Amino acid sequence: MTSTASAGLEVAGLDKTFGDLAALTDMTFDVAPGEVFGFVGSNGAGKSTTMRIILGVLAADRGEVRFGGSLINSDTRRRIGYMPEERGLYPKMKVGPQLVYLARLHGLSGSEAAERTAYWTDRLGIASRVDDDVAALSLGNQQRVQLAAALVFDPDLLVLDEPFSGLDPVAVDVMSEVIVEKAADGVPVLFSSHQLELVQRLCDRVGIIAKGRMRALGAVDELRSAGGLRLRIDAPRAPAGWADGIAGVLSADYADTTVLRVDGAHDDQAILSAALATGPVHGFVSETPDLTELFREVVTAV
Ligand SMILES: Nc1ncnc2c1ncn2[C@@H]1O[C@H](COP(=O)(O)OP(=O)(O)OP(=O)(O)O)[C@@H](O)[C@H]1O
Repeated sequence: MTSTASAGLEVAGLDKTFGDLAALTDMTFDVAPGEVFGFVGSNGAGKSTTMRIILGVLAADRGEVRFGGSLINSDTRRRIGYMPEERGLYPKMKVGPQLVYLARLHGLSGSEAAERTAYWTDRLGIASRVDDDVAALSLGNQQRVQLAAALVFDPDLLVLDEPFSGLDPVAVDVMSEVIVEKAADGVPVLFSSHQLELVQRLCDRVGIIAKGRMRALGAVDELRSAGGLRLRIDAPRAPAGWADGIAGVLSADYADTTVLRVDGAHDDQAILSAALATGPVHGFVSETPDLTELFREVVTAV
């Protein structure tokens, strides 16, 4: 089944308060068809609240959610594959019948539901468990069933709340593969995660949220370059302050190795010469901050 969405997911200006707590303020982003969007933020930042509003589990105080160019409604929501953070399976129901039931609830015929259940349980490595109650499975395998439940009706949009938490490395690989594959089919994929190296690897764009607001949004590489270039220099005999005043050096951290924040016009050879003038240089590496460092900067700045 192919996606019918002509435009992706648009989240515009969501506000949500719980009593005195502003859980979301003007939350705005979009996820294009075929795009993988990573939603990252500290505990309590507002990721699950945003996802619940997209799914209609919670109502926003202000703002709107569109999918395929129209305001999202109960029909379009039926086409969303959702993996809720609190998970949502029937523990006392067997894996296979449960998946068939959920697929039928999302509009598949009996034979389609059986066929898609067979496909996804096989693909996710739980085919031998279809006759077991969900509650009898390990937490990681329950999570695979939860992913199967989100995928079994060939959704037009995927919203996955911390899909990687608690998975073993093999299951992480399968989950990653599935996310990339669904996006390649044109499905917009929104997922939240605290595993930033996975987010960096899988996502076309990321949104970093803190205290209910979007604080940084863009392609990982763009955000990394905007985070500034740095030079890490291992010059053990260099005294503190050796790079102060060199053109293009914005700031310096003189610890065991020297880390210089530099601008785009810096002359790395001039900096290297200055380092060599202090004694031997064992390392001279240009770096951009990774997503984990960016995340720390964004979150500690609020
Ligand atoms: N039903 C609710 N009633 C009251 N407060 C709530 C409710 N749901 C969420 N909150 C609060 O709203 C804030 C945002 O929570 P949310 O679960 O969206 O964060 P999150 O980014 O998903 O965090 P985590 O990474 O820990 O899952 C938190 O302070 C949370 O305590």
